[in-house]
Amino acid sequence: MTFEEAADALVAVGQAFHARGWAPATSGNYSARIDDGRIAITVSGAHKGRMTRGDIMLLDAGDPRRPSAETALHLAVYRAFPEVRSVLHSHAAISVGLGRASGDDWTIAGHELLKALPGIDTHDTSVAIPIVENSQDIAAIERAVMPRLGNSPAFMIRGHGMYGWGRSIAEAERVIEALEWLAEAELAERRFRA
Ligand SMILES: CSC[C@@H](O)[C@@H](O)C(=O)COP(=O)(O)O
Ligand SMILES: [Zn+2]
Repeated sequence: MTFEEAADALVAVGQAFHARGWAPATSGNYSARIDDGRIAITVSGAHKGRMTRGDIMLLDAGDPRRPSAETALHLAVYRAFPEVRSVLHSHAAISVGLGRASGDDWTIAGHELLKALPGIDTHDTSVAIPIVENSQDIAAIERAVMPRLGNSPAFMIRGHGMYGWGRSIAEAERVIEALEWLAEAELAERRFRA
């Protein structure tokens, strides 16, 4: 993937996420590892529904612009998982609500849509998505979450949002889309049971 291909795909992610209410008010950030190993990432503060290629920058390229304030979390995921080529961060109301109402993990079990997550081929399983406390100290979030990841393709920051990743931008998008749908399904189930 070239920088231009990555930038165009991340712009498309922003349009899709914003249209679905997963990137309100400039929130969220998106990155991809391009073929030469460098990281393309959204600049800080961009409106994710109205981005152009110019809102994506390369780290380590002497670019004077400010990359996402949460760049360190993207880099930590790339360091931990060499096969990962994209990290995406959403701010969706339902998963944020679910995270605030949950404990240390969001355990998802028995859903067919779990098969959208890498390496899962049956509904008859469960996946624990770690939830860590929010902080304006991004290094503190990194220290709290990285030892807890295991095989999870995502984590949640309480009262903040979700991070998901994959071996391509499409796979990372599928992880976020599946988890956001699963959060909606859990909310619907809780309402029916109430
Ligand atoms: C606009 S509130 C959300 C931000 O504080 C932050 O959490 C976020 O997701 C976007 O930060 P950014 O620096 O634009 O990548
Ligand atoms: Zn955020």
